[in-house]
Amino acid sequence: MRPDARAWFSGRTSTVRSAADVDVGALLHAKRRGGHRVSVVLPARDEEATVAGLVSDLVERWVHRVPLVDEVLVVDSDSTDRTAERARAAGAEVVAAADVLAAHGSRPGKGEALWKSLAATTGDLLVFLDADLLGDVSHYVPGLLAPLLADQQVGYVKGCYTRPLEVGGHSTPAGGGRVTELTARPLLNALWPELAGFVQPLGGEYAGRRSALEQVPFLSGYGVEVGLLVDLLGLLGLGRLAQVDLGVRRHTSQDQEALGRMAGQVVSAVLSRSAAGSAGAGGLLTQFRSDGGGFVPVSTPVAVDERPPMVTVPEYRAGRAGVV
Ligand SMILES: O=c1ccn([C@@H]2O[C@H](COP(=O)(O)OP(=O)(O)O)[C@@H](O)[C@H]2O)c(=O)[nH]1
Ligand SMILES: O=C(O)[C@@H](COP(=O)(O)O)O[C@H]1O[C@H](CO)[C@@H](O)[C@H](O)[C@H]1O
Repeated sequence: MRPDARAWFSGRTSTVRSAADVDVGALLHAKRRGGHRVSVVLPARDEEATVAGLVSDLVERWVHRVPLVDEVLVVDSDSTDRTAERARAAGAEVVAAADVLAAHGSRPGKGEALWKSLAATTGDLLVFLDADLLGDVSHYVPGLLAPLLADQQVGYVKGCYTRPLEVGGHSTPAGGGRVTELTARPLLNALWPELAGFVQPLGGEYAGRRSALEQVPFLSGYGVEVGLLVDLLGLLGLGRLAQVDLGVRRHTSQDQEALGRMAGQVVSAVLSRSAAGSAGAGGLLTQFRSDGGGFVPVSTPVAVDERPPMVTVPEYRAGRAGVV
């Protein structure tokens, strides 16, 4: 690791691996002293199996029992199951991504849901959690908020963790984060070595100041995390980024073909931010399925599609944004 990345890794990595590591009094004091309002956002597409447990635990612990969180929003990202119904019953506010800033249309993808969440929330501090997390993650929100509440200079915090791999009901203690290890990390180390200290650059759990998040574009699909990391590096500088070791992260994993498409979006995102640029890039990923009688090509668009910084949206600036 380069000296700047190593210094960052040593100086800007904190640890909150369980509720025992959370200093609730200090967090509440810092929140009150700073006059902060906290929004937690869960982007969710077809997460009926997990979203309600996550939301009910979050609401009970960090809204009702300890007033650390002011708003819990599930952004329903074109779900076809009972995600919205179950999230609402568990105590979350729920909006359909398509309903937010409807005049700007609706695009598929996780990043689209996250971009629209900026217009559907009111907190100056935002925390993002995937809606397919498994196990006890109740310390994630305070862990992610702590660096922001402790240091006004910190603008963005990524969670990091070990990542068991659970595919088809079989679990191994490591091996998760396949796109991270096989695509994102090698690319980031090659193109932005100052980011080499981030343990989980693609992790879906992170927090930031609205004043920063509203200044950068949001890639519409799975390129959103790598896009935010590179763009916020440019906006804030490495010294204003941080990470927190949250212990272990378990989630429902996708199959290799799906992760291949995710990797394609991550590569497109990286190319769009690198000097190589994406000019001439086909923007199409062709994978192959074997049907026993030969190979069947399956092509998927992975070209970059992004939304502009939210501050450029007139309805947002006028304060009229939200569900229309
Ligand atoms: O079009 C999409 C795709 C994903 N997601 C959500 O984004 C999070 C991460 O997505 P996924 O679980 O598919 O990625 P993985 O964790 O497998 O990398 C989950 O809460 C998904 O429900 C979303 O809101 N819209
Ligand atoms: O980190 C990764 O390699 C991928 C896939 O993780 P797994 O191999 O399914 O554990 O998961 C992340 O990547 C996505 C793209 O950035 C994020 O949107 C997900 O939240 C995150 O789980």
